[in-house]
Amino acid sequence: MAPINADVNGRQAYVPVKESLPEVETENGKSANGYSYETLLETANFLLSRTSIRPRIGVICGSGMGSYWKEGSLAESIEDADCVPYEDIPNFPVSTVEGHHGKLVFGKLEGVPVVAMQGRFHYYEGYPLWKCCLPVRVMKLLGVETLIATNAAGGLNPSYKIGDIMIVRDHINMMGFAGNNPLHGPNDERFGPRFPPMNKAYKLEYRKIAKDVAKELNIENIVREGVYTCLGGPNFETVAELNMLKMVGVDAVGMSTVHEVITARHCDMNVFALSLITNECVTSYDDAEANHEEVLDVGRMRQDILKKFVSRLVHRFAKETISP
Ligand SMILES: O=P(O)(O)O[C@H]1O[C@H](CO)[C@@H](O)[C@H]1O
Ligand code: HPA
Repeated sequence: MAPINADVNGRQAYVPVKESLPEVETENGKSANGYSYETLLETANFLLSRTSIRPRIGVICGSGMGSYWKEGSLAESIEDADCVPYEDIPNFPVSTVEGHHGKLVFGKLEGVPVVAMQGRFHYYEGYPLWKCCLPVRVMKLLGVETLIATNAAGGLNPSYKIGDIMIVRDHINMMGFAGNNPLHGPNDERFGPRFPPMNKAYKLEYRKIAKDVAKELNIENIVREGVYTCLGGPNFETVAELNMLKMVGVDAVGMSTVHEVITARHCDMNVFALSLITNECVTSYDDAEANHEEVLDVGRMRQDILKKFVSRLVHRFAKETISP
């Protein structure tokens, strides 16, 4: 098998800068934060052997972007596609959420080589956070420079409407407050530093481009910018929890993305994220209850717009911000 740092299609894939740290043993004899760098290199090498696409942008398709259905989804519109089901990928988790498709799709969007995750991994499925984020590190090893993470979220900001698209400006890592972080455990400097900064997690230039693209597509009236938070799920929030989150400045609530973004920034990927507002957060005891079917219905309703939006973003990000 070709080594990962071979010059592939004239482009240098990711080159490790340091030797491996010794594995730190925990009480039960397993590495504390999951798979080693070398193990993930094996996964990346396997994937490189399954496709000639050398992706520069990675897209995580959330519940509002066709992780539950195929027809018309973003992943389906990828050209020259090579699909690899998660269960075929060494060391990869498999999606346990009913209806999730669970595959990596390599191909081209607006001429740009991409890899899309159709179906992500959630903490509530039983995976530790490092495992939910394992695909992000694999993307890095494949040569991906930019991550676009999409999610479905409840709108907490009272001015948001169902079907709005929120550009994520920042996040609050609620699970991190309780010490649960994908970077918890020994750090391997070949991925990134022990103490990564997070104040520029969501690239300003990308957020500006996204607002430009919203104007071009004439959807600026439904595009917002705000703060996302992730809770562990799987239950939707109580009224008291939502009132608390509102007070601390959260605009949209979900159960994903934050840990993926932390992992991507740790290994110095550029990050853009968006939330499709699929429901209003229920901040009164009299209102109807939140439900997953509504989340999926709104995703389907908005999929054409989201597809156009994300495809244009891929094109602009590649043209304006990624090395040739
Ligand atoms: O964040 P994504 O995967 O888009 O999905 C969101 O929608 C689901 C709840 O309806 C949860 O999985 C939540 O995280
Ligand atoms: O209201 C919500 N809360 C948490 N996660 C979600 N994902 C979609 N909607 C929601």
